[in-house]
Amino acid sequence: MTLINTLFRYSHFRLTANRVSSIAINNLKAQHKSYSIDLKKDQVKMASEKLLPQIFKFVDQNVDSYKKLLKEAVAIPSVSCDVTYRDDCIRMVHWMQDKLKEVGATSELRDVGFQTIDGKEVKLPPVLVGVLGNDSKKNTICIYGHLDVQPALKSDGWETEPFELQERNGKLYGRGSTDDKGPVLGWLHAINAYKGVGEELPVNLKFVFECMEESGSEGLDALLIEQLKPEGFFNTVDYVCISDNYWLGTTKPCITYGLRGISYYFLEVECAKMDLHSGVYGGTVHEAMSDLIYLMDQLVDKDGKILISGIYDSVAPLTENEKKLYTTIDFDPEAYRKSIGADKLAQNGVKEQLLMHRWRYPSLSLHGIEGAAFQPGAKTVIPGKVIGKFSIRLVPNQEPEEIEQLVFDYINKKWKERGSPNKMRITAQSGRAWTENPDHPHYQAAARATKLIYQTDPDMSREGGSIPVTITLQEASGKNVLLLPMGAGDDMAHSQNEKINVRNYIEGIKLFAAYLYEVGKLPK
Ligand SMILES: NCC(=O)N[C@@H](Cc1c[nH]cn1)C(=O)O
Ligand SMILES: [Zn+2]
Ligand SMILES: [Zn+2]
Repeated sequence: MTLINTLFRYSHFRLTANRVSSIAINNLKAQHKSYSIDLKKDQVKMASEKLLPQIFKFVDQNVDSYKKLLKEAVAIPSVSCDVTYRDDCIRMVHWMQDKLKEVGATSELRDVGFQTIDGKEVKLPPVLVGVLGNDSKKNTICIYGHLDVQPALKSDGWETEPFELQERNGKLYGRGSTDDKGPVLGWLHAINAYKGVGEELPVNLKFVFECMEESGSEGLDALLIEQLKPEGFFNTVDYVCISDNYWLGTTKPCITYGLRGISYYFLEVECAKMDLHSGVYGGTVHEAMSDLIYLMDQLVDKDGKILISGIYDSVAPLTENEKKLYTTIDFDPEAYRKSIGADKLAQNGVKEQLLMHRWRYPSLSLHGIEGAAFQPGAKTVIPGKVIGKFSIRLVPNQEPEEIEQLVFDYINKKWKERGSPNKMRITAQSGRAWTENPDHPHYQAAARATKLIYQTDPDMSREGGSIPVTITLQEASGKNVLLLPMGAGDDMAHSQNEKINVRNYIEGIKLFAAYLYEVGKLPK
């Protein structure tokens, strides 16, 4: 058996040409003109109390153009996990570069090398890095976002075409609407709104937009580690902000200070060099699918307890202080249960336990089987080779290398017990969990901005999902990293009928503008 431990680290990249940028987003030009006509060069800075209301008004006046731009972005099927969409991923990055240019940012495309798929080298989409403003008196925020999406087919159960943004009942449906094209465009619109009211940005911005996040951010770690060094592109960064997660529920805003990591496994079993007619060959071969189902059934019990020996050993112990945090979080298990259409939740539906099992304990999910006859109809083959896919969400103190070894050892042991003559192989890709200090002034600034928009204090939340690059940004920059979600907890990212509420999109743009303003006020 071959064990390939493919951690998210790739080192091939080179610099590409600098692209100089200009004016604002095309479809907002008309509004810009009407604002800029009245502006004088020596105009005094708009009083701060007046600035944000002006910006909010500008945002409300431009809702249609924000929807239009999101429709354009969603129409590019930038699915990163399927190489047949690789050109669309590259097109998506170029599209975004044009948009950055239109808001006045300078940007570059960075080559991050190749990805190996089935022994073949496939070019990775370039990473887009950009800069807007270079005033040494202002704080600099690094904004990260991703332009790739999960796969989606209408036949998966979507009500409308996934790559055609559709508005229904105040919701914008489409793949990537909330994860992560809506939030990424939100930053552009917030910047544009400052320009629209003729006001300077209160901060400098550095951007990093990638198109491989949903596939482990291949190539990005090496680039960021290099560029966060003293002589690197991101050397001036004071704060890092990412909008790529969701509120916990549907009404209360959140600011997020933790993510689980992920360890993703491909478990392959091969019994024949091709698929076989089950009537002709059934009873004469040791079937790969039976072996795979056997192995996959050894991983987790019906209550979600992971059966891999030693997997819980390194999980950070729960302190009394942490325990108390879960009691004050606004989370309604019954509404959550109903929103996903489940008959009964795990953890007996107890709020605190549910939150802990989403945020601070590992979970193991079985995702699917490649090579299985999953299409409708009574196909009667014995698949020759099947690849089972499962992942473990990692939590603080669980190191990917340690977890991968435990999984490999456990699968090997179970394979031996099975005594199958077939070929088995397991490979993994992993990224660590991340947590941040939510008492930092950066979080307080984001909380003030949130309260201004939503008239309520946000919950400080953690998130069960993973954004592999977050910990790299934190460790390589040494700066405070904050997650500022735009979408609601029922947006169904990765699922059928992904959406973003018009309200979240529009108020989110205002939130981003207010956040830039608040961080602009933090001492340099
Ligand atoms: N919005 C973040 C997100 O959805 N991240 C993915 C990352 C991923 C996918 N495959 C491997 N990593 C997630 O599933 O959490
Ligand atoms: Zn995302
Ligand atoms: Zn995602």
